[in-house]
Amino acid sequence: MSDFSPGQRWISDGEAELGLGTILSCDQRSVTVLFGASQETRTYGSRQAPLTRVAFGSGDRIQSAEGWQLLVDDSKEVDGLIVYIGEDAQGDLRELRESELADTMQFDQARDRLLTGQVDRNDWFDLRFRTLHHHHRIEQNPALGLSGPRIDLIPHQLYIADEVARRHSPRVLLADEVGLGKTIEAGLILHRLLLTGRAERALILVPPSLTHQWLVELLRRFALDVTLLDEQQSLAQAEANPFESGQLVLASQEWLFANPHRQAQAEACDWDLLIVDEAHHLDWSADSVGPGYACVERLAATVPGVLLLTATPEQMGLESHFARLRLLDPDRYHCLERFREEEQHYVEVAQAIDALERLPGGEDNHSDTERVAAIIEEPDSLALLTTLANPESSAAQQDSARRQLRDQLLDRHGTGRVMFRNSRRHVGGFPERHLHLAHLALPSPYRRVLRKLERDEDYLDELLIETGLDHPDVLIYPDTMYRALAEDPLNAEPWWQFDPRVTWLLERLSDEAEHGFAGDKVLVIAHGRETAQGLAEALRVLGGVHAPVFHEGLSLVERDRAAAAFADEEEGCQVLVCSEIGSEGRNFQFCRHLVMFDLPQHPDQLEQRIGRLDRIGQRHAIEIHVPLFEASPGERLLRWYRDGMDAFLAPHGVGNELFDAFGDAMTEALLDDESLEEVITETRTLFESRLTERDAGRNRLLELNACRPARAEAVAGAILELDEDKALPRYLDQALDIFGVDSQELGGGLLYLLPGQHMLDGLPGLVKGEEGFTATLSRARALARDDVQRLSWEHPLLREMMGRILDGNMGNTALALLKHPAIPAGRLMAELVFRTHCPAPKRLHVNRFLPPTAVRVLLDESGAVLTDKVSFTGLSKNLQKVKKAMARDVIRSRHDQLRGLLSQGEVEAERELPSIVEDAQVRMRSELDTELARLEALARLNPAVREEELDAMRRERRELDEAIDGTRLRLDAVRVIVTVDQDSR
Ligand SMILES: Nc1ncnc2c1ncn2[C@@H]1O[C@H](COP(=O)(O)OP(=O)(O)OP(=O)(O)O)[C@@H](O)[C@H]1O
Repeated sequence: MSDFSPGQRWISDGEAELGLGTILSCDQRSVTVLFGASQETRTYGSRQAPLTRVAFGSGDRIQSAEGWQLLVDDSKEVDGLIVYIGEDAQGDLRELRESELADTMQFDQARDRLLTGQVDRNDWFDLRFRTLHHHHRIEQNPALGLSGPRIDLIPHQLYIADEVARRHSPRVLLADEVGLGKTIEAGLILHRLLLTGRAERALILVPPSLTHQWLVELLRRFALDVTLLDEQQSLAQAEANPFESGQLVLASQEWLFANPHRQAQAEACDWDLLIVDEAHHLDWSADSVGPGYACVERLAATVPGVLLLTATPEQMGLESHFARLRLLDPDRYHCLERFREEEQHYVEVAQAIDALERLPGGEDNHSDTERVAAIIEEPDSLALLTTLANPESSAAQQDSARRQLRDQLLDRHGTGRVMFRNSRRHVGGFPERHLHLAHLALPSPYRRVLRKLERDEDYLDELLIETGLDHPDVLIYPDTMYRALAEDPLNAEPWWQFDPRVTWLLERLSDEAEHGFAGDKVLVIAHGRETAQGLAEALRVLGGVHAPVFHEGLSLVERDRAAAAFADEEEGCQVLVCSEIGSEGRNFQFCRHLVMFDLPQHPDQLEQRIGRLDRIGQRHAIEIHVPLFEASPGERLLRWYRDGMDAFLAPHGVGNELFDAFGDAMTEALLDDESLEEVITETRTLFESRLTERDAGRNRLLELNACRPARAEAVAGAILELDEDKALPRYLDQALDIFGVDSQELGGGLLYLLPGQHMLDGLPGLVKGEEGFTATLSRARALARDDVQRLSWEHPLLREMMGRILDGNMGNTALALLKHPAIPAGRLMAELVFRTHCPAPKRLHVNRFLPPTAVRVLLDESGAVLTDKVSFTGLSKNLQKVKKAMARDVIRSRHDQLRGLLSQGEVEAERELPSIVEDAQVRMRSELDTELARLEALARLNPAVREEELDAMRRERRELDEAIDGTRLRLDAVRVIVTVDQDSR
């Protein structure tokens, strides 16, 4: 390399990111180069300087340091420097000396990199092509966003996630019964929206006792890294808006709802999705609006997507339930009376759907046909009914008509679009529940007060004043009453010293007991915090049993520690004692014994308690134990629950109505058996009639709508296809190798991934010098082991590697050798890979119709097109790598030839573009037009379809149309192939 001259432009082979360098000085021994863009100077030995001369040719567009551009036509050499000749943007003929080229000229593009001699490894090129191919495939897969999470494939969850996440700005109430997986559904929806670019920022508001559990679920199951925000974290942000500190922010409702300043900060952010767990706490009535409701109402007014989660939507009353639906869709839910009125018709709709199953059903199908015809109006539905009712139609025609009609009826009537509620009854496969009662004698300190209450009507008022307690707390929770009367000298002893429920529990806990828990885990729930604390103390003092306590007085960390101590399978505690806050949201399905140390006051709360154990993942029957004092208010309350509404058997969803109708009467009857019997009888009557009505009408409709098995099955099928994708392990191997991640087989389908010595920085979960992680490709294995990550196309490591390849220039140039008996040595081929670019806002998720698509063109040096004759794989496996220095020499010597092939390749690739664009348009139109037609038909009958939803879809279709139309092809990567003799090495 003796031909350096000051002013010449070269780039560094090893540090191309330094940009275009200028030779400052050179002599026999060294050469000094200034890289102006990065303000770096380097001196190299002139004999082996790792530099490549930059020389442009005809057709290249270059930029001057003054900012003007030149389209190169020709060049000449003057005093050792190249002078480019060509036209500027105005069409004027100009000259540009190489020393006057802009330092900032980029050499990222394949063409520039190749022509400036920057060649990557051959296997990088290979990986780049494969990445494009797989990315193209996966982006169009209907399971995108649902296949990565570490979950069991449960149909009702997949259906909901698929149905909701495909909507423009979904606003729904996820109201499955307790423990059926609302958190999982919300996580799936969020995950899919994030992966498809439809959401980038989400705010998740949950009760304080559930923050950690959400954090862990989102990380463990969805690999989503969430920022947990509290006051301390917020203060640490000083002046900055703390809600801007992460893309996904999780916060406690209690904290936010009590803090107007933080609410204003949260409202000031741009969120795409708001998730509110245990949303029944957002209470509203005509006279008073709870602070939680008010806060969420303000947020929901500007955040486009809203998911409200509750298992007991009516726990705070029908008014509150209606108000929450209104949060989701104020236009649809503006009148409570109308809402009530609509519900009356659900029975007929449900009956019509059932009638479909019987049709055509022989000669006597008239009434069933009438039943359906009475509901439907639209011509498309009527035509389907005619096909279905016609005994002459083929079985296939009937099946298809039945399915479509069913979907139309479900879509067009009822609350289905806003509310999803699955129940155990139709999901099936849930454990039985067994109720065990322990009848205990009232201890004298309680009996004294209760008997006096029964004798003396006025005493209750006195007692309420004396204790400051509420009615009926004072009656149902005798230990609370006892503590409130602490002034009484007879009440000096701690309550747990004499309360027989404590002794009973201790006996059951000891292994010897006849009906003991035999070492099994036991969750104990008591209504009040002080009861829970006292009970834990009693277990320790009287029985030497260490039971962590979980109550509202503890910090979040302390609560999580208590729950974790209980959950630990090997070394964990046998018992956890919770106050009522432990009865919501928590996952305790690893335990099958529930002790209700006392009873809650609302049937929905009772269901929430049982729901801690009766959840997905529970493998045993649920044993519910209730210690009762004979002839006490607590025992009467139990009878109301058990005999009035079968509350211990299974969730029934009418608890709130019964509470509204008879809650007061039941409270009044807590001291009187006779009136209690009446209340129970009346409750039972209403219970049964409501159940029949609901099962026939609203519940039936909700159930039918909450999961459409055919859709769920299709989604599960698409997920399984990705799970079993044979290409994934092959791709993974290659990518890990190239990114420098070591992988060790651990046996049993497990891999240990760890940073290699030369690992590229910034890969998620892997830091040089630190430990790696265990992973598996198998869903089942990942589900069985919490400490094992599941590798899928959606895993952050895979996505990062693929993203880096696609967004950067890694592997976009290569040179390889080919030995082929039929081709003489020294021949050149160019393998060009073009990629479609379709600039569009991320929210359009244009990739589902037109993901970056590769167009491969293979040319030999004479310009003959070999693309169809020689496949990528066929060629690739016969190629050999070559030293970089040699590759650069080849490129330098074949510059002009390569330029010609690059230009010809462009023309060849352009021929493919129209059909790619057309295919994408057809796919987009067929999907969106069908969806739009469905929505328009729906909107005519079901006001739950918002006009803005329709407008948004029309706009989306238009924008997609334009975006796809504007698709261009760009050269993404190029590999030069040189043939060599058979015997050359
Ligand atoms: N598809 C699934 N695969 C594996 N585990 C699941 C799945 N769905 C739910 N679970 C587990 O079942 C339990 C209940 O799920 P989740 O917490 O989502 O229910 P929920 O409906 O939100 O309950 P709650 O009404 O009590 O708030 C959790 O431990 C969850 O991790």
